[in-house]
Amino acid sequence: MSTLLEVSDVTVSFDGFRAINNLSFHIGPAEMRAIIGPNGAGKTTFMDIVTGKTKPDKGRVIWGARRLSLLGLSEARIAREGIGRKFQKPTVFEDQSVQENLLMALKNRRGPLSVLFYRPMAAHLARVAALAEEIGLADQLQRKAGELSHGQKQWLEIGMLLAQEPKLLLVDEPAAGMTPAEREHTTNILVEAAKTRAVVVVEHDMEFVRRLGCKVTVLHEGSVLAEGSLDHVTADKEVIDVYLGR
Ligand SMILES: Nc1ncnc2c1ncn2[C@@H]1O[C@H](COP(=O)(O)OP(=O)(O)OP(=O)(O)O)[C@@H](O)[C@H]1O
Repeated sequence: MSTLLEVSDVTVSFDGFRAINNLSFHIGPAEMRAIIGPNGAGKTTFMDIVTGKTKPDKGRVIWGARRLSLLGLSEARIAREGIGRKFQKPTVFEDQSVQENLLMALKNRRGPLSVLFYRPMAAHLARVAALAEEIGLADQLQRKAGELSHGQKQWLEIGMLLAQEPKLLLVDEPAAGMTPAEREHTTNILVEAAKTRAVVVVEHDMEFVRRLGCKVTVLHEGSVLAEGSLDHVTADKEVIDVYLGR
């Protein structure tokens, strides 16, 4: 299988403390992956490295078929290469409608000059309608984002990221604060998205991870402790010890 993102032997220290320690990770172009691990395992730092927010002390981060090194690139450039990140807290424009939020995300994709002369065209409205359908907000297009439930805001933000057509989507704890029904819908959105792109989900909720039905990477002390199906990793003695704090 071809590789979209290849992280090799990456180490990051903060004041001498190794938050990431010889970490290697790779993911294919249409793959879902869950990353789990106890608090402080390095999950956020890992995403910070991939998005260019944190520069590693050593190692390689290679992107795409052209095997581009992401290490020298700015966060903005990495985003333009097709890496989108969804933070835990939704950051939608509350005073704008769902449709306006999605349109804004679409026009962001088209660069600063086109934003100046932007008029929504039929094609954009059709794309927004398709995105709204994908995230389950087709009947909410005219509602102000600020009136949506927490779960709906999260879906809107996922939709805004999908509008930019990322090749890799990094999602931080999507299930946090959601009702069971919202979690189920979120699973469906992510599973659908991973059919055409890579999706990496960092999540503490094991039931949510189980429903994603994907390969799981367990991080511990900045390294990969185990990798495989959820059943495989949760049966691993080292993983059990780490989670039980032994
Ligand atoms: N900027 C920083 N300066 C100093 N230490 C840091 C910094 N960022 C992270 N760390 C430390 O690096 C380790 C890994 O942190 P990180 O946030 O990546 O873990 P995590 O797996 O995301 O944890 P959680 O599940 O609690 O979000 C922790 O011990 C953290 O305190």
